[in-house]
Amino acid sequence: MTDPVIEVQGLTKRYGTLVAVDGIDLEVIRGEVFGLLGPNGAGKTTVLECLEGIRRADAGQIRVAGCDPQADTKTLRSKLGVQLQVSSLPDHMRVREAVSLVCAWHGVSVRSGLRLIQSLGVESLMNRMYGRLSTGQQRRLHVLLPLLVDPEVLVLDEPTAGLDVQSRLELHLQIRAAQSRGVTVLLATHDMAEAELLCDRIAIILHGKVVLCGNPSDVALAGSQTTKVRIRTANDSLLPGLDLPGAVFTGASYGYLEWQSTDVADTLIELLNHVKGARDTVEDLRVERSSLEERFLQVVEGVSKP
Ligand SMILES: Nc1ncnc2c1ncn2[C@@H]1O[C@H](COP(=O)(O)OP(=O)(O)OP(=O)(O)O)[C@@H](O)[C@H]1O
Repeated sequence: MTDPVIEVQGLTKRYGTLVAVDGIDLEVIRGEVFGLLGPNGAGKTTVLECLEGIRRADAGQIRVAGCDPQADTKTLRSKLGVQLQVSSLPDHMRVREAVSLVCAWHGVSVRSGLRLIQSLGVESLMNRMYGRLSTGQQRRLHVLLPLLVDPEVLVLDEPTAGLDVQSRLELHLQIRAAQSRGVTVLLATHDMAEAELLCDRIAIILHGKVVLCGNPSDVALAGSQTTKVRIRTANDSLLPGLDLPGAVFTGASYGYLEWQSTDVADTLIELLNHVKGARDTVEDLRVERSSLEERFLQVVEGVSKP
């Protein structure tokens, strides 16, 4: 690995007797989109807040773009863009004024900020008052404002929560565009599909510890020995529970029969021979490895040890 932009070693944060973050190590490489996943209360926001300098860690070392978030606050401010999990602006502030405020805070010229925001697709909202924006529009604004300063590192806490499908896709494009400009992105999300699509690497956090880390598809497949085979035929000629080589029948639903297979080729050959022998036709056939969501649930529910 080369050029880490975020380096975290042994990060620990307690709230009273509760250990919210328990000795986390993380490394985010320049230019990657890195996702933090975990159930509610796992410690994701606390990690992000320590990186942003909003919270002081009880132990551990943190470097963000070469800065110690507690000691180098001014330098970090010019390098870091942040979208907090809960953000708000005064109801009567216009979007244009919010843009000016963020530019002034970061020492960026308002003209260049306005130019950038036009390219981010919210120019139609510029004269609207914050309090009159829909929840989704407010959320989009809070993700786009930190992009105004073209930060070296962008930290997003559940950026697409509550957004409709189109807004979510648009934001994904903005995040990808930021990445292609060289911005390193660290985001917390509950959306597994988003993590699979958007993130180069992810870490699953559980009870304040990183329990799995890697490329989303590697994480999804880790520990999974089987492949799901699902089939639906026109005449329902296949019998539920049919014995297939290398496979265990796992159920029937919505016209589909499903097996977990450890030898997909043998299972499929036999399955299709059955269909042909009964002069039936295949309406749908799906061969699926374990999804990130399935793997996440296994880890979180302790079904399989990480
Ligand atoms: N200011 C605080 N004071 C006391 N406890 C806190 C505080 N902030 C968070 N916690 C606790 O620390 C733990 C981690 O919280 P955190 O918000 O970091 O989790 P999270 O993974 O971001 O959760 P979510 O997905 O629900 O946002 C939780 O048990 C939470 O109740």
